[in-house]
Amino acid sequence: MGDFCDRSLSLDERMECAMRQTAPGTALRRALDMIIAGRLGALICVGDVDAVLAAGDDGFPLNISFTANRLFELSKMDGAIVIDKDLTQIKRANFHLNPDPSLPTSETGMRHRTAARMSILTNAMVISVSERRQVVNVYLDGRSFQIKTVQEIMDMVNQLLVTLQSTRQALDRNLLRLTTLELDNYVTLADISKIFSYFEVLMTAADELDDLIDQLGSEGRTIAMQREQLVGDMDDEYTLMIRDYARDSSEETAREVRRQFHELDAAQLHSFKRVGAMLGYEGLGEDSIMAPLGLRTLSRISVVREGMADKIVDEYGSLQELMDDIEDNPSRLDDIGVKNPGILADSLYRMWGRKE
Ligand SMILES: Nc1ncnc2c1ncn2[C@@H]1O[C@H](COP(=O)(O)OP(=O)(O)OP(=O)(O)O)[C@@H](O)[C@H]1O
Repeated sequence: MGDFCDRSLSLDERMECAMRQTAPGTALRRALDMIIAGRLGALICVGDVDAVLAAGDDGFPLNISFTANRLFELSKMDGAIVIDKDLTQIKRANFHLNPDPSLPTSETGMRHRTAARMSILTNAMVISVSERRQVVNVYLDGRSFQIKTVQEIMDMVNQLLVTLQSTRQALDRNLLRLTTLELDNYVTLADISKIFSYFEVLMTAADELDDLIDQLGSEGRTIAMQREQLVGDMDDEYTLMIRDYARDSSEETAREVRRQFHELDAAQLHSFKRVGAMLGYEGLGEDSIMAPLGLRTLSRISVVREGMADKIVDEYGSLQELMDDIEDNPSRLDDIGVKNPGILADSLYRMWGRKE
């Protein structure tokens, strides 16, 4: 019998898999909620059945199909319950586990120490429900996470949604202003640094929300939709904005700059020097003028199809060059395949506030 959540996965991926398998909406989670509500305890091993059975003795061989009710009923007995990796069969109950006592664990209480040790000794996902504390811990390879109630998760979700909403509003306001500044050729390092820090707050909150959505299982669908509305298009905007301002505008460099920004704390993100250096420029001050390529602004215009913004930028070199040339020489856009150069020019002027 195999291990729980493919052994070829990294431990982080296996932990995520365990989170999904114990999320609200699953039969396993229903059983755990019933055990807590019944003020019972439990020690449950899921997967790597042969290794689990080799690490203990006694108990009742059952080989009955798995249901939440059966698992709940069996938890009234002492000892561990052994389940196959696909959660289809309960193999044994009232099973006494004897993992090597020298395996390291910082847990207290025999149930939890045994759970931690069994997860090191085998590839099973081991779950302990504490009778005294009414908490559920899930162990994989000696590492564990505590299952939160839906209410606890929702409290955290609501806080994050407030952060996402207010950050998104601030970001929208600042991006609108940035577009005008870009068309005026008046963007400073301070302007873009501020916007990068908003992007980072948004993306960090979105990552935290993703973890919670996984923990919510089937109850997380509407939250996932709200997340998409608040963050979805901002992921591309962020990358385009870095490409607009980095000395090297390639997508690989943009990914690398994003990775580096993500590692900075809030104070470091407010250091203009540092942000300038990460974009590939030394010795810039907060008032240094930054000339954008225009990829982000051009991509917002409906007549600029996928891939066309890159072509325009390759042709003109910068947004400013395009603005300088567009009125005198509209056929140049035609030549590189822009279908409606007039509409493109109008859209840019409207964004600039120079035309009604
Ligand atoms: N080695 C083991 N094998 C199987 N079951 C065990 C083992 N150790 C503990 N248990 C189960 O855990 C129950 C509680 O044990 P104990 O009070 O020592 O642990 P605990 O960690 O303090 O648990 P709790 O937090 O639930 O009070 C036991 O009655 C038994 O059902």
